[in-house]
Amino acid sequence: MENQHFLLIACPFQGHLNPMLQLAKNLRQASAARVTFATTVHGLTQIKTFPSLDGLYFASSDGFDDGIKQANNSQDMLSELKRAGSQTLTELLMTFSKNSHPVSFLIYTLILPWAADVARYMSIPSAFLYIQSATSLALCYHFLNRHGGVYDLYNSCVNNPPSSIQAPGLPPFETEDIPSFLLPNGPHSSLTPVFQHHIQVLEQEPSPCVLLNTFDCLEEDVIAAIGNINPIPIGPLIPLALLDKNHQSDTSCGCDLFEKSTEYIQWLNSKPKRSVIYISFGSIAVLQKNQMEEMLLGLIGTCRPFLWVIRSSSNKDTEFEEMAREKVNEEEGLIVPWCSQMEVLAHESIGCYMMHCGWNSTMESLAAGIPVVGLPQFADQKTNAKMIEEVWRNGVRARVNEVGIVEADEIRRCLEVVIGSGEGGQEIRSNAKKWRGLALDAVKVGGSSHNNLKAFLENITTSAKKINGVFDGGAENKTIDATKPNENSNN
Ligand SMILES: O=c1ccn([C@@H]2O[C@H](COP(=O)(O)OP(=O)(O)O[C@H]3O[C@H](CO)[C@@H](O)[C@H](O)[C@H]3O)[C@@H](O)[C@H]2O)c(=O)[nH]1
Repeated sequence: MENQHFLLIACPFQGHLNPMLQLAKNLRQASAARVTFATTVHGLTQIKTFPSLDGLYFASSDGFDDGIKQANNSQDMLSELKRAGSQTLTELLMTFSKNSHPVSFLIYTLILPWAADVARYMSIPSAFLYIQSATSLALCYHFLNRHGGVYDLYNSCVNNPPSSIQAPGLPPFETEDIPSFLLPNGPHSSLTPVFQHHIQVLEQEPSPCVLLNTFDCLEEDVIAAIGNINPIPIGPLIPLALLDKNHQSDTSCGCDLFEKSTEYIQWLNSKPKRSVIYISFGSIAVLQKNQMEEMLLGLIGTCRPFLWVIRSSSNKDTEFEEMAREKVNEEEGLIVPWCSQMEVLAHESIGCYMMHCGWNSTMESLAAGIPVVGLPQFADQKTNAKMIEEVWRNGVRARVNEVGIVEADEIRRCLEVVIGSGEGGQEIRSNAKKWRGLALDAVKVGGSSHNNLKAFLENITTSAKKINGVFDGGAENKTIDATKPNENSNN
């Protein structure tokens, strides 16, 4: 592994950076390889705290480097990201090659399928780190692949879409529980071509490889059913020390794009075991003001302490926050702009987590053994909420009313189930505990995810030996139009 150099590239979103940075640490721990992590120029300036990673950080352009120039719409943003990103990724790879540290393997994540095109053109093998569930990947794959994918069929009957989808290894999915970026005319349909491109580059690869932030026994059937693109579960991508107190080596988790509070651990220390409701909706979702008000009423109605992350990035939130602070005294409910979520979930005072069901938060709650109440918003969140309630059974999903709002009574009912004496709560809490044990088993030495990462690394070494010589300077002798990686691709 000494001669290997991994370049890991991610978009500067919190939910993308965290699992990729953990993978960077795991690769460093599992091998003597050089690992370089890259994100966009502007993204790099937004990171408030980095993990303790003794690798290098590099920046690549997204076309909006000063953070001032804005895209007119998401399509413009994505095409500029592809144009500028392909060009600067090519330059980065060439620079490493000239500096005697040629990149031998590229790992890219969501929204960057063109990175695989650049790598293939430069004869550098690559893998896709899929940072959502295997279930989400399977739905994407069965929807978008060119051989029998259901997207075209679906698209052709957009005014009367099928009410459910049946994908191999999965229970039937109602339309509304499919990731929103797969739905034609849905709110995130501008992302559908990007996911199509992801599937297309995998289909073009002679030996495709998708690393997954999940673990074998959580999504066994569905992983087996997407064998064609070689899915390799290596998760949860969370520091082992936070899952298991016997491992003190590394407790830093991802990075922070938001300023963290400091007072919450002391506040949690003052609360009884398993008494606190933790609430957070990830790094992107902005809830409507009336939804926040219903949540506040529901929380007050439980008469239990709560820790609520309300990001200060939205003015709407600031207005609500002032009102909430007037209604609740800090002993009962603490509102913070950001926290170290994994540290909170690992705290013994936490009894349940009310969340949006983003995949990182879903994995983190499973790994911490904390039962959940899901209020999914968009993207893959409804897919995850369905799996939580119906398959993994470690939580419940709150039901929305006719205008899409979860009312205070429903919030109180759900919280009473997972943290109180509501029906079915015992089973949910014991399932949450079971998944914690299984997640830990997967990542410890000899566990399935640990072994999968080891086998992945061994495979790279073997392949590199077979094609010895390709890594040395292959990139330097070519001139390409990096803005058009598809046209340049070998296939
Ligand atoms: O106060 C906080 C709140 C969150 N987090 C972390 O932020 C990350 C949030 O990630 P995630 O739960 O996946 O939510 P989003 O940031 O909303 O993630 C986006 O990206 C994910 C991966 O593609 C998708 O699954 C989600 O639906 C999408 O909204 C997690 O690691 C949390 O631990 C903190 O550290 N502190």
